[in-house]
Amino acid sequence: MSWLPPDDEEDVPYGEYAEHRVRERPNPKANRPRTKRRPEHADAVLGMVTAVDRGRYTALIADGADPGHPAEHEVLAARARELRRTPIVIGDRAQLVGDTSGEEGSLARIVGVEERRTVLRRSADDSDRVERVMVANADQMLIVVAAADPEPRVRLVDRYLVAAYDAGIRPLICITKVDLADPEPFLAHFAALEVPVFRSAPGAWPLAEIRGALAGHTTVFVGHSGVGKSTLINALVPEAERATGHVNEVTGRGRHTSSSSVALRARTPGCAGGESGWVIDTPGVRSFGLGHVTGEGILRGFTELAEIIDACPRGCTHQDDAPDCELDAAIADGRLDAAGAARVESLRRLLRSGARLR
Ligand SMILES: Nc1nc2c(ncn2[C@@H]2O[C@H](COP(=O)(O)OP(=O)(O)OP(=O)(O)O)[C@@H](O)[C@H]2O)c(=O)[nH]1
Ligand SMILES: [Zn+2]
Repeated sequence: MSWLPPDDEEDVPYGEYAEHRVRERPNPKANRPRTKRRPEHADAVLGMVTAVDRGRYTALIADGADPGHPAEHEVLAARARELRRTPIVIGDRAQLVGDTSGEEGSLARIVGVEERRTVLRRSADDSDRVERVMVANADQMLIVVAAADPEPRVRLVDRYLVAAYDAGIRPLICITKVDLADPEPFLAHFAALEVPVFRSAPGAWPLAEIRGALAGHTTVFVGHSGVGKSTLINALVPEAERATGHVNEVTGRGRHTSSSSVALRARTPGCAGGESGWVIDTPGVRSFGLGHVTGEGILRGFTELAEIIDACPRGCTHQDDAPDCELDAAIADGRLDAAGAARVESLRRLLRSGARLR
């Protein structure tokens, strides 16, 4: 998959692009039809936003599925004035113009953002309906939770699950520090959700399994402070150098410290070229309000119940106390087996945690 814009007039490899146009088309815009989609910036190139830091964006231009492609390079960019009200976040596909060479001291300009496949949002707190976009285009969420130190909390994981289902993002769980406590009683709460679970301990990192799950996806990592998220990311992406430990220090090792958001490429060793995935680490998701979440969003995570729910009375809340909820009928008449009933129980717990927010 290439991030280069579809070019209907020229068919040249990116490396020759600029030179080619200078040589043969001194004024290419003059006879280029203005498209509706990019009326003013038909020559913009696409880059994936991989870091955001005080009004400066790092974007990776060229083929993200093909690490090591000679045309791939990072550029630093500022946003165009007309976009000052448009949030631009990690994972966005940005349209870039100006100096996109990525050379020392160069600064490109973001003039637009491609339509997002998913958005992970947050509100400042649960009563706040004003939502902020935090991450764009993630298709998975890895919820990192410790078996102990800090003590795992069902409610916190439920909140992440609600956010993931609401955004149409597939959740995964990594439980760390299984050397300190048996994680199974805690994990039992989530068994019916059929969320893939990785168990992690020092010296027994499930790196191959996690990399396998990351390959081909963009995965946002979330977790309470101290659960070992940075430790895990450093193991998965050694060049990441995410700051670890309880101290909230500024390491001075550049922008890749715990205090900033980044997208990192997790490669699968032995898999030349192709199989890598994107890891998005953003401190802002450690705790986030869910004031914008709706019940319908949560139901998206339970597609196999959709047909049953279709037969519910109008306005059914699907909760335990909902009169004539078809889910109860389906459990009673055996359409849902024990596993199905457990799924309903999990759904209701998430709906309750969503409902508490409104
Ligand atoms: N016993 C044990 N300790 C771990 C494990 N994983 C991480 N730790 C330790 O837990 C502490 C916190 O780890 P971090 O990786 O900094 O945690 P974090 O989630 O990134 O925390 P913040 O940086 O505050 O967001 C460190 O002292 C790690 O060495 C584990 O599997 N077992
Ligand atoms: Zn119902």
